Amino acid sequence: MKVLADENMPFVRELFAGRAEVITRPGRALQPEHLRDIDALLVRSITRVDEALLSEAGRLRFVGTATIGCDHVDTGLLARRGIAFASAPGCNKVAVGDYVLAALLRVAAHKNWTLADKTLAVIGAGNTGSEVARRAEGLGMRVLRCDPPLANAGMPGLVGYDQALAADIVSFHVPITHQGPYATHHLLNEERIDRLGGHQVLINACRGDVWNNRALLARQQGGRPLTLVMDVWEHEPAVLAELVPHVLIATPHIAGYSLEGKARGTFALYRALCNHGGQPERHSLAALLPAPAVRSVHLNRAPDQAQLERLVRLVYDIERDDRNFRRGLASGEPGFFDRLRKEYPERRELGSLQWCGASAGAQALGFKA
Ligand SMILES: NC(=O)c1ccc[n+]([C@@H]2O[C@H](COP(=O)([O-])OP(=O)(O)OC[C@H]3O[C@@H](n4cnc5c(N)ncnc54)[C@H](O)[C@@H]3O)[C@@H](O)[C@H]2O)c1
Ligand SMILES: O=C(O)[C@H](O)[C@H](O)COP(=O)(O)O
Repeated sequence: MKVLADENMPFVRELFAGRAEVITRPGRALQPEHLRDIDALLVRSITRVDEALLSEAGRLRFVGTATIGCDHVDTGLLARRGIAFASAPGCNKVAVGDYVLAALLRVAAHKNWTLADKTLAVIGAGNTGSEVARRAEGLGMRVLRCDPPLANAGMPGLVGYDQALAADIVSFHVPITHQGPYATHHLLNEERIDRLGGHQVLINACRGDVWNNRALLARQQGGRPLTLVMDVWEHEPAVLAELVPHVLIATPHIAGYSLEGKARGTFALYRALCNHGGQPERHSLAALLPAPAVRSVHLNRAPDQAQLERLVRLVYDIERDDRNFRRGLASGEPGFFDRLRKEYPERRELGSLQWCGASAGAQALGFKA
């Protein structure tokens, strides 16, 4: 079996060794002729899997994406051509939770806020939204969940979009969809942006096109700018450069980029391909991961908000990602966005750090107790 995988897919060679010949290529540069003799294609979100890419893929029987979002894959086309498909639901939800927790603590320091006094709304209460809600509740925040598709399916306790948009902090966790009653393209449009108060904080760690970036820029250039955290951008990898100076934390679509999250993504595809071929699994996810640099800390008392920010930074420094992003943009290097993602340094999840001693509340915040 011949497997073609995105070059940015850790552990793919280790997992498939002895079972398949693995070829890796840059995901944005895949061409139809690269798929001529390929049996299984493993991609990330930057590869559009469509009619054009598959035009010469006569042998292809399996496509997998090591991501949560599937908007880059024409799944209808795969079904019509009898090509099996797998994604990796939830693989990097913990990493997104870590990212938003780090962002919340940074925002709080910047605005001199006590987070426990604030309300956070998640738009989209699925895997990543629920992880973020859990962390915010761990911080003592009041949390609102807005998810009309789940509300329609009968889930209790959800709020409407208008109520959610009135929260102090609004964090978006929806898939990008263009049609239907719950379409999310420009869910945050000019009209909604205009209605927001100047004290509010918006976080986007889902898909760039969910926010109208030009309308946001107009708002930021007016009298009452919002506090923005942006991991994803409309028209990625192109970024509306004028918007960046008006964004408190700006990163290149790396919210989900923990080593554990990427490993879970690759492993989900390994498992799906084993299943597809009726073969037993020979590897375990835990065995793939190296020991973290810092395994435990001893706490004599529960950390306050500032101490918690330091503990988070010990594992994940969101300001480093923000600095690298601004440097890359300022350098004028055309491919800086993809380069930062490709060369992203090893980042462990907060759960790799155990709190010993005063460990109450550690788990709700994502750490190990
Ligand atoms: N920045 C990153 O690195 C990163 C990482 C992981 C996922 N993502 C993106 O985040 C998205 C969400 O991930 P997930 O794992 O939480 O997905 P999920 O499918 O578990 O949850 C998405 C939720 O959004 C809800 N939803 C759909 N339309 C809605 C609307 N109009 N208003 C409110 N809610 C709506 C759905 O009902 C669902 O519960 C993914 O599709 C992916 O695009 C980004
Ligand atoms: O949808 C996802 O899982 C995330 O957006 C993921 O982190 C995207 O990363 P990429 O596939 O672009 O490397």
